[in-house]
Amino acid sequence: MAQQYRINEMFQTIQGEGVYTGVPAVFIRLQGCDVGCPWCDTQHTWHIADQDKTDLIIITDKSNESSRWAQVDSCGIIKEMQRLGYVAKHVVITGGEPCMYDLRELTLALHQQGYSTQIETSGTYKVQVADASFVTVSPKVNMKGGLSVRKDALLRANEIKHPVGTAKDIDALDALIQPLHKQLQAQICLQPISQKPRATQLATQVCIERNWRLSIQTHKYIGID
Ligand SMILES: C[S@@+](CC[C@H](N)C(=O)[O-])C[C@H]1O[C@@H](n2cnc3c(N)ncnc32)[C@H](O)[C@@H]1O
Ligand SMILES: Nc1nc2[nH]cc(C(=O)O)c2c(=O)[nH]1
Ligand code: SF4
Ligand SMILES: [Mg+2]
Repeated sequence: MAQQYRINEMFQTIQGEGVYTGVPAVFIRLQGCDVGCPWCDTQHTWHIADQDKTDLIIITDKSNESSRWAQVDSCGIIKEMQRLGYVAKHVVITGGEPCMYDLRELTLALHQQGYSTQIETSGTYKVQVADASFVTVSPKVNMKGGLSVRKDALLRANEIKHPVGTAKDIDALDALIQPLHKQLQAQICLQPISQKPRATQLATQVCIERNWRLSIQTHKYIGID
């Protein structure tokens, strides 16, 4: 049987974060996450409840956030993207935690159709994607779910987009990357948590000092999804 994916949302927008900021993209948001970040902005994707299962057309029609999801394979996803007439050629697979799923079938099928793909992951699960996928790891340290960031995920990352609230978050990032610094290929970005002014100020200052990139959630400033 083809690999099945639980889809919480699918929509066309502008990538608001990281090195692809400004690029038009189709977002595929998968259901399920047990990492438990207290400040997570997509908590409606955490739980997978049978009673929330619905049809894909209901999911792609919905305009409000909900915990509903539809189970689809990669062919069904691509057919729905074509039916909706999406024009973006970049596809961002996020969640929830998308690496709870084996994403190889989906990413390879999208590449075959001429799309580029990007994965947004916490780095707490094995990253199973096509070689050509761009992987954004946003490390989650000491969260409620008790999961650890995997070394193999950090080494696969093309971008490490670290959430920053206070100076402790910079220390946690240093502890993660310093042992790997010779092997890492990723661009490091700092992303202020929840647009907090102090977090934004800290992230900006550290990016200047360290020659890192600042990632602000631009979609939230302009009021788009
Ligand atoms: C909602 S998560 C989903 C993908 C994956 N679970 C992860 O954490 O990377 C997508 C991105 O949003 C970031 N994020 C979530 N809530 C945020 C918040 N309140 N402020 C800033 N970034 C946030 C995450 O760190 C991650 O980079
Ligand atoms: N516009 C926009 N850009 C994003 N980049 C990462 C997002 C995510 O939730 O993974 C996101 C999102 O939700 N919206
Ligand atoms: S890992 Fe991602 S989806 Fe899961 S709780 Fe943290 S920010 Fe939210
Ligand atoms: Mg988001």
